[in-house]
Amino acid sequence: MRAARRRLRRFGRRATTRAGEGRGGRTPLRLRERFPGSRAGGAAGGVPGAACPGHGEQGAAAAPADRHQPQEDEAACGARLHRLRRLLVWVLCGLHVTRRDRGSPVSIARCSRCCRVYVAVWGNFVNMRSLQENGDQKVDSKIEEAVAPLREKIKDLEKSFTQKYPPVKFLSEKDRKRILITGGAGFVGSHLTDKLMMDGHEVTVVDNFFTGRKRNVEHWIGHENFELINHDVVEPLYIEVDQIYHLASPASPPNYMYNPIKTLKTNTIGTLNMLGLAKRVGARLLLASTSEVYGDPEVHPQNEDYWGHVNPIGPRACYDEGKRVAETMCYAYMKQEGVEVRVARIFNTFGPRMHMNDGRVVSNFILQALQGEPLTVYGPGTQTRAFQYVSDLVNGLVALMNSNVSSPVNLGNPEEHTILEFAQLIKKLVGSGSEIQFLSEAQDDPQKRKPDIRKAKLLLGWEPVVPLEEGLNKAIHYFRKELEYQANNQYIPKPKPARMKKGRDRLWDLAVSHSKHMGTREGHASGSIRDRAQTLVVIKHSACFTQMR
Ligand SMILES: O=c1ccn([C@@H]2O[C@H](COP(=O)(O)OP(=O)(O)O[C@H]3OC[C@@H](O)[C@H](O)[C@H]3O)[C@@H](O)[C@H]2O)c(=O)[nH]1
Repeated sequence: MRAARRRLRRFGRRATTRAGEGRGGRTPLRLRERFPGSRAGGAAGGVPGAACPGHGEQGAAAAPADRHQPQEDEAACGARLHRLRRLLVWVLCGLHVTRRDRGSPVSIARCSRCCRVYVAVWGNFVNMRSLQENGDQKVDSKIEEAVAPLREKIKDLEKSFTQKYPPVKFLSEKDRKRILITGGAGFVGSHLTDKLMMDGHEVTVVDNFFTGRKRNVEHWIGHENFELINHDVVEPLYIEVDQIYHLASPASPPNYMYNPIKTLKTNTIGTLNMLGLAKRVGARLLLASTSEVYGDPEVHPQNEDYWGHVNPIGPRACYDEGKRVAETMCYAYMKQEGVEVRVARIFNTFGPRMHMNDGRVVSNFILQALQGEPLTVYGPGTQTRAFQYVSDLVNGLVALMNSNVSSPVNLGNPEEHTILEFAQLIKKLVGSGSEIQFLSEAQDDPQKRKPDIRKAKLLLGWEPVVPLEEGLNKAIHYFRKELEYQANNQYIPKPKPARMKKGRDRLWDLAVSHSKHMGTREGHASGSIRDRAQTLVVIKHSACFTQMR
């Protein structure tokens, strides 16, 4: 017993834990030395406290020495561990009873034999637990190692599935408009969609996908401000909108000549339907009219007061007269029904998203130059055009829609070139060695065209800003990519012929162009009457033809 006391005194002198220094209590330090991992002083009720083996030495050393300190550590350890330690101390107390000493936590702490037993039993238990925990940690880290790459893969997958949209402005309810764009999946319509979406408006695109493509607007699909409807404007449409950009109509000569009746229906019945919608919901309507209302002009450059020179029964009449009557309808609705209308007379426009089979001169020349084929100039190439880049047009359309100008406005780039000059420029920009091939002149082809844009400048503050070469380089880049894409799929389409040859019937030209469009050999459409009949059967059964009826 004396030896035990001596040992206790030595412990007291050596004890220098920070908790002990801070509080100056000696007994608790001694008890902690004797019961490794225990909290000095024990729990209320005379049971010495013990640090959870899982909490290790730090918990014990930093624990307050006051025996009446709340038992946060025990609580954290869990009731089971606490009971176990109490049981051990209780057993030791029972064993320790001597003649002078009744066996208490303090008395067993002073007894070297009890201390040895306590240390052996509790120490083994602590070791076992820490071994088990180390094992658990090792298994956990192994699992973590195996799972980490999977987690990365899931993140990547989530990223690829999460649709990233181009940045969109936030507009207040007051400024945000519900806008309908008919033909919004087409070449011009899709660029207009981009602008209005990015400006923060709610855009509904209506398209029958005759010349439009879902691909042109796919980057907006799923966006809360965007809606895509597969609908033909020849049928009525009932939606709620504030503004209507009415662009629906084939615009390239081979496309609008493909089915003149359908072109007429789209521009007449389609425009009537959209004006009816505008009247019903009180929306403002902008009609995408055309420089073709001037026909083969006798006034140069063409200003908005010029009435035009159109052959009403020629191959272009379905489009030219269709747009002229569409303008007439707009002003009838404005005067009779009070519908707010805007009319844009759009001159030749080019840029990315033109269809590979569009057939207009820009896409034809670029594709021919890129593929090393002859550039097909119709006639001597002295006819002139002025080409604007699509972003300039889109800015003009939006400016006109939001202006108070209800009379027609020309939108075009006044930089005029002959078609031959244009062919040479494209050859140079592409760096192509293609020849220039002169073919027979197209019927009723306008010989001169150049917009007078003084009205747009004055009333809209608009004028084109993209230089021709810069725009052409962008278009060349786009078509080069398209060719690469198609080459990877083993299919390179040939440009569609863009003219109506004199002396041939419409169905024959249709058959030739369609056989090319369907990727069949050119020879299939030429030669015998039997071949020709077969081609016409193919056309009749194609989805395209059905859609156009
Ligand atoms: O391969 C070709 C294609 C066209 N051309 C010529 O290039 C000129 C422009 O022809 P396009 O087919 O591009 O366009 P067009 O000017 O005839 O009609 C266009 O006018 C304005 C718009 O509203 C329409 O996009 C479209 O009708 C025409 O003189 C045409 O004969 C060629 O010399 N070779």
